[in-house]
Parts: sequence; C-alpha cells; structure tokens
Amino acid sequence: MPVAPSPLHVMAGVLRRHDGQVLITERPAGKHLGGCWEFPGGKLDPGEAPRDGLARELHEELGIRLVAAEPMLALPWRYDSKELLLDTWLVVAWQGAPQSLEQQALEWVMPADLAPERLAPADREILRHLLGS
Ligand SMILES: Nc1nc2c([nH]c(=O)n2[C@@H]2O[C@H](COP(=O)(O)OP(=O)(O)OP(=O)(O)O)[C@@H](O)[C@H]2O)c(=O)[nH]1
Ligand SMILES: [Mg+2]
Repeated sequence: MPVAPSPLHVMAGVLRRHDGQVLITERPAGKHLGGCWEFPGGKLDPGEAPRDGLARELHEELGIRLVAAEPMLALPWRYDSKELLLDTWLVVAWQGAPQSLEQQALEWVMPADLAPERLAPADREILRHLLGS
C-alpha cells in the first residue's frame, strides 16, 4: 500500500515589536505562492529541533539572532500538491535589525491593518489568530 508522505514541517516566525507591529515578507515571484506575503521562515532540516530551525531561518533570511520565542499555532495545511505543517512561533525578542538578505521585501504592519488577501492562504489563519477571532 502506498504510504502517504509525511507533511513538510515549515517554521514561521511572527516577529512582534513592542508597538504591536509584526513583520511580513514577500515571497519572490516564481516561487510557490510568489507575490504573496508571509511570515519569515522555512523548512525544518531533517533531525533539526523546531526552535533551532526557526532561529536558522531567521538568521539566513533576516540576519537576526533569535532571543525569545514561543510556539503559537501549529497549522496543518494542504496546497494542491503539498501538505505541510506550518509551525508558527511568536518571536518577542531578537538581536539585530531585520534586513532583507534574500531580496524579499519586508514590511512592518499592525495586524488589524493587514488585508488578509495579501497573505498566503495558510497565513490568513495566523492573522485570524493574531486578531483573536
Ligand atoms: N516560510 C513560510 N512558508 C510558508 C508560510 N505560509 C505558507 O503557506 N508557507 C509555505 O511553506 C512552504 C515552505 O516554505 P519555505 O519558505 O521553506 O519554502 P521555499 O520553497 O521558499 O524554500 P526554499 O526555496 O528555500 O527551498 C512554501 O510552500 C510556502 O509557500 C509562511 O508564513 N512562512
Ligand atoms: Mg523561506
């Protein structure tokens, strides 16, 4: 019997500043969901602990060092051909100012001002969670 591939474990970090703004990044055109905005992160490497994978991705993409983060929402999601677990953490402390190291646009926004349609479909659930509904 065919064995279903296990879902791809993807880490996403919601960097939240003291003023409540969160960081979103734009997926480059040509990639899966190119042009959609998302939370920075990426696929966990085999054998890697979630917090370590999150810290690695945030360092690779933004050049920051993770200081304090906690799990916020583990969201199973299915796009046409791929199934993933979007493991979303709230990041409340980091060192360094986030920079675009992978040519991605960055934007700080208040969750209440963020139009859900701008986000990747799975991330609209994260936004709902942030808005507390
Ligand atoms: N990083 C990230 N990925 C997300 C989010 N929401 C969401 O649906 N994804 C999906 O999760 C999958 C894996 O994310 P990724 O950043 O490692 O994917 P990628 O293809 O850019 O990785 P790669 O090109 O570095 O191998 C992608 O299909 C992406 O569209 C999100 O908020 N953050
Ligand atoms: Mg990524």
